[in-house]
Amino acid sequence: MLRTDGREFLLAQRPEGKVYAGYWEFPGGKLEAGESVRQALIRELHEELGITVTDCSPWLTRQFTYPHATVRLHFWRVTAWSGEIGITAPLEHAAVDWLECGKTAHVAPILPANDPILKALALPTTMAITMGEIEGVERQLERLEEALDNGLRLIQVRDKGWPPAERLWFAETVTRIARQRQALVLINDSEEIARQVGADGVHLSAARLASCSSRPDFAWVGASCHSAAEIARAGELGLDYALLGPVLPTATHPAARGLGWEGFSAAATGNTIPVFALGGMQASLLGEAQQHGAHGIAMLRGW
Ligand SMILES: Nc1nc2c([nH]c(=O)n2[C@H]2C[C@H](O)[C@@H](COP(=O)(O)OP(=O)(O)OP(=O)(O)O)O2)c(=O)[nH]1
Repeated sequence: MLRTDGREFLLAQRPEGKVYAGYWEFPGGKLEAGESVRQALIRELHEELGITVTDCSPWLTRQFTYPHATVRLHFWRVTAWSGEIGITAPLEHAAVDWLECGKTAHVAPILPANDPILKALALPTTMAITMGEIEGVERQLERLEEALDNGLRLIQVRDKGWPPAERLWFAETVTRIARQRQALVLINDSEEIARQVGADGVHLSAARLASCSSRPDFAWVGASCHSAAEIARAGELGLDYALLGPVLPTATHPAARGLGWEGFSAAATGNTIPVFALGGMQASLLGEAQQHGAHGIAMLRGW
């Protein structure tokens, strides 16, 4: 459950008498026979917290083995509900609390299966991909400053065609201005540049993902994918996110047939890592992307 534009999320504490008593978890519970995940979510949050969910979307799926059981966890994002949150079923929770996404939790311990989910909550939902090569450096930096002022918090520096010195200078400049606003910067395909400029991580091309045998050593690592198989590969390597596209026709590839939302949803469903929709995106499509299982949207032009 998310509030304040997705900046805070709710955790609940497991009560005495349950396995993992005292541990904090996302409110929820087990599916009953014949129920969809959406139905179970709505029922559980009503039973446990006394609220009626009015807006929710699928997000991440994770299988985890505890000593007592192997669980398949479906994490959904709940962004709107009616009613006041309360502990209506004391046998389900001892306490509830709101936490800030991306900050060290002020409650402990949290169920161990949830660690990657907490990291995914720190990942902004809109990614800007640079295109200084096309737009020109000055205009691009001017737009980036503007977007950062308007809340942009995730940038992928692409611009692979420039000579090395120019690429390095641009990556360094973007990283510096992003730092001032606590925005994350990932460098496309160059671990060397990412290290040199002190970026937060690297973004791997699909080709690099295919040849990569282990996760590069950065705080954040993502990859470009075109299929469910490639997303699965990114998950196996322990990457933090995948971009999947093109979803809609784009100015860069106007003739390419996109996946469409159905194709996107089919490939992104059941994913263990956050997936961004790429191709023909603009800010107004974020909600639609999330309804189809996206973590967020990535854009070359629309940011
Ligand atoms: N609700 C919830 N469960 C989680 C999270 N993370 C996680 O590993 N789990 C595990 C713990 C439980 O084994 C299972 C959820 O089942 P549950 O809370 O309905 O039931 P339970 O195992 O505590 O036992 P019971 O209510 O059936 O008696 O999933 C989480 O964030 N929220």
